[in-house]
Amino acid sequence: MKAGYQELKSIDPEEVTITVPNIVTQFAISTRIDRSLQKEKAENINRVNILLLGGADAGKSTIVKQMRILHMNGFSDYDMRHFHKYLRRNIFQANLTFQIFHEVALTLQENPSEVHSESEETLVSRFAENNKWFLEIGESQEVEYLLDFEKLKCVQSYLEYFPNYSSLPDNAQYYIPKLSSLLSPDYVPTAEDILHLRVPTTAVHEINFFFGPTKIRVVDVGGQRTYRKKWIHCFEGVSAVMFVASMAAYDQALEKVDALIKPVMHAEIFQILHDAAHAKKDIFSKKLPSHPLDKYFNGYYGKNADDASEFLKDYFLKRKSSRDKDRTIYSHYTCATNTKNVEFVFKAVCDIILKKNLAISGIS
Ligand SMILES: Nc1nc2c(ncn2[C@@H]2O[C@H](COP(=O)(O)OP(=O)(O)OP(=O)(O)O)[C@@H](O)[C@H]2O)c(=O)[nH]1
Ligand SMILES: [Mg+2]
Repeated sequence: MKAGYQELKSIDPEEVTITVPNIVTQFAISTRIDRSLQKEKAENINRVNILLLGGADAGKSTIVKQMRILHMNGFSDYDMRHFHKYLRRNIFQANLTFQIFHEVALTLQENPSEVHSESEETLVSRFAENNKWFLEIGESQEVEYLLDFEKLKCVQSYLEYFPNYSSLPDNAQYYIPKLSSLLSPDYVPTAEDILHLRVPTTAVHEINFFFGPTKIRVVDVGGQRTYRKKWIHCFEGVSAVMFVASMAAYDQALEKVDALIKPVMHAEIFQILHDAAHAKKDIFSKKLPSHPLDKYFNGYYGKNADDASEFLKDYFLKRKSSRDKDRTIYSHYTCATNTKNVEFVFKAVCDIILKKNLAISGIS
């Protein structure tokens, strides 16, 4: 810095000649700048950058997978192999399936009238034990035990009767009936299997694609508490922040419901919210008959699934600060594993953003 100043000082001003472009060149430069600004403006009108935020397990990455199915030719062979590895892990990881069956067995033991034969009883008591025996057997035997247990009549009717028993992971209902095919080593997963796969996001991921003439960028982040600190680095150039909340989590302990919406209780996040996607509406409506909403929320007096959905949406929007009360946050009920439904919601979100882009550019 100092050396540069010394150098400048040593220049004789008499010797400096500044070339001023003639009027024609100046005009050409100015036109070029104007054109490039206009081009940039036109490109910005057709550009949509969506940032997905939300608690863990809410459905953000599932929406991204749907974008790949809808707009990026789905999954490559490489992706499929990658997902297959995770699929087997999803079933075996931390003995997840054992844990699910363990819970089922414990409940069946509390309701012995559901268990009809001696062979059923033997397997139920086996699964009701802790997992020590299960950890000591090989994978092929594990598979045999799991399939035998899943086939039991009492287990099947239990799973049907409690389609979404709170302690089961949300994808259990999808995977358990398909267990025998999924566990076969040469099974090739389908796009639907992959949509139901649970792989927590641990880094910031983005996808870029064209939706007609519109250039779309979707950024997906991890929703677990430790990853929320990284959200702040993702806001640049974002046209819309979509908050994804799981409707299916309503019957978890109230603290957990609050944990799901806690991130938006930070005023900064709510102020930039554009959309709220209330995901897992399929699980939500299936759960309601056996887990009525009024058991979990004071002040709910609705009668059906529509009333209950409205109530949850309002519960979420109540977090808006008074400063923010006149700003619209667009709400969408979604089933993130349903491609058609996500397509519909995504189109609605893009339409709104594109209209806003036009308004900002002053063209509309
Ligand atoms: N039935 C059903 N399952 C859903 C829905 N949305 C997501 N899931 C399932 O819920 C699980 C979690 O979904 P993810 O998309 O991984 O959740 P996430 O918000 O990305 O979670 P993090 O990466 O941990 O922040 C997966 O097993 C999905 O298949 C839905 O609307 N309906
Ligand atoms: Mg994710």
